[in-house]
Amino acid sequence: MLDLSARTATLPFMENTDAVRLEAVHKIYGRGGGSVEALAGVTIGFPKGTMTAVMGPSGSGKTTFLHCAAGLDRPTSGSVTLDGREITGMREKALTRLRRERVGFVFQGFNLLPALTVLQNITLPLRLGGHRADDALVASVIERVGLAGRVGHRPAELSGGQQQRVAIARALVTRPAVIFADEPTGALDTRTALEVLGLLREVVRTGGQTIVMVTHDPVAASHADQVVFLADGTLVDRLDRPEADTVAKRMTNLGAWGRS
Ligand SMILES: Nc1ncnc2c1ncn2[C@@H]1O[C@H](COP(=O)(O)OP(=O)(O)OP(=O)(O)O)[C@@H](O)[C@H]1O
Repeated sequence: MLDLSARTATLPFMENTDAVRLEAVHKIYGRGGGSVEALAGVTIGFPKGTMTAVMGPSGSGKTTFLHCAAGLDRPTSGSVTLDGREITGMREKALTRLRRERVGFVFQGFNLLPALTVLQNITLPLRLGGHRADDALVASVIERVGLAGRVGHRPAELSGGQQQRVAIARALVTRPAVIFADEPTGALDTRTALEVLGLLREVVRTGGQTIVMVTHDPVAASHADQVVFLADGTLVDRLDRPEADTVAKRMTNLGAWGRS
């Protein structure tokens, strides 16, 4: 197991082990007096084959961070390296292709297409990328997320947990280097959330994928190898091998749920 505690963001010889790396990333929305600095100089690397939870109070910059790291939004300054490629200066077309082929996304609201079957939803990224679906790979992904008996169903015929499994399968089908998850368990009950977190953990363990997950939930965060905490657009803290209680205390200290 990779010892995250022995690693610092500044060790240059470790950089090639990072699936994603942000260097001095600033993001400013708007101009002049009404501008908001959502990210105020963030430097961090996410080592390959690890799962990281990103936490912080509302408005601390988590979504902005995820969007900049995933190439969905461009930083105002600083650089982002994704799967070994510097993406901040990349043209839109190349960036779209990199995202489609090397990045998977899992969202709170599942974001499945209601008119498509489970199988069609899962294979959509391949078809959008102009690739023929590799039947054996698709079958193994479906098996892995436990949806073998459901491939002909539409999303509305599935439970929330099953819909999130479809979204995870869709994220896995291109064999991405990194999966970005935004509150992946936010719409699920506790038991289903634990199943989905177990599945994400398994993806990291067996597939070597890297997961970066924004969450408000200390229990969800405790499934990660590390938790990083954002406050006012800055990384302020980090926990390795986090436990839910410790995560909850740090969040309270950051004022996330008000002080008692
Ligand atoms: N498109 C935008 N235009 C202007 N300001 C924005 C925009 N998006 C976000 N912000 C501001 O940037 C800051 C960070 O927002 P962000 O959504 O990244 O925070 P967050 O930690 O994800 O919040 P939450 O937990 O409430 O979703 C906030 O002050 C927010 O109001």
